[in-house]
Amino acid sequence: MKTALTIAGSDSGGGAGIQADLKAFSAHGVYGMSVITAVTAQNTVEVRSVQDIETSIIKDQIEAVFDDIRVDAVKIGMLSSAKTAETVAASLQIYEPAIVVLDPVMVSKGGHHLLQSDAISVLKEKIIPMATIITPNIPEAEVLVRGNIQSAEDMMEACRSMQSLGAKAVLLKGGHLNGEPNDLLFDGEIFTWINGTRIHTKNTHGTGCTLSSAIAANLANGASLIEAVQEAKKYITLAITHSLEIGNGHGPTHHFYELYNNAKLVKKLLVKGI
Ligand SMILES: Nc1ncnc2c1ncn2[C@@H]1O[C@H](COP(=O)(O)OP(=O)(O)OP(=O)(O)O)[C@@H](O)[C@H]1O
Ligand SMILES: Cc1ncc(COP(=O)(O)O)c(N)n1
Repeated sequence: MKTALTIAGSDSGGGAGIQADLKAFSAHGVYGMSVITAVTAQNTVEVRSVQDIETSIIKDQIEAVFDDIRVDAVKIGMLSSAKTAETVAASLQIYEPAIVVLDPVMVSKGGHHLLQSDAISVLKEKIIPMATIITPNIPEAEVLVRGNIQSAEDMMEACRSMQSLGAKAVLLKGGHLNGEPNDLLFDGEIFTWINGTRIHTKNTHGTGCTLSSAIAANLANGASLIEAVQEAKKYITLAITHSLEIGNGHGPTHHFYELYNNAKLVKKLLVKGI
């Protein structure tokens, strides 16, 4: 069985962060592990408080996993502070994981800052250069490139600029722009649009976490970059389509294990002519 490690924050409400990541890994048949960077007291409405985990324990968690278990892919989410980002960068440099999917989480759906502003430079200088792929949404990309992104051309320019920070590839998510949620993949040479259809629901808590974890799981399972992203887009679309009316705010997406795995099984059987 392939494995994936998420390095991210805990969401007590279960819709985003570590909890979403582990659900997505399981749904893809990947064994999930976690390094918790921060604990958030959060529900579908708001983030009430955040406690950063001590950096020594973050380092210990990373070492405990890597010293014992093969890690096929790493997904990084909420890093919270500059010192946490520094610690994660230093620890990962020792193990040099082959696949690193970075979701540069900055602000929650409810508007709570999940990354302190002095951590941005650490993200840019130390974490992004380790990444196989980074998956910013539009506001996150605007912070990383210090510019406005409104059009398809702006998205292409921003991808180029973020890729030059050292990531192998960039998936710029278009969900925050008007119109269809079309994402743009840039691998340093080729641009590929990963088109979507907007689902009209307020229940999109944890969509970014889920998409990046699905990409990590697909890469761990041996998919190429483009296959991993295309399959993850199908997965998140399904998860939003079946999102849950839980809580009073932005409800979580549904990790539709049965439907997703059955769909894959049906496809396999069809290919085999059974
Ligand atoms: N209403 C929607 N319908 C269909 N797809 C959507 C919708 N909203 C977002 N998406 C898609 O979901 C994926 C996650 O993108 P999104 O922009 O929501 O990430 P995010 O803002 O980082 O998420 P979060 O911060 O909630 O974790 C992208 O592929 C995006 O295009
Ligand atoms: C621990 C944690 N990580 C990431 C997010 C982003 O998700 P969203 O933008 O849907 O609130 C979050 N809210 N909490």
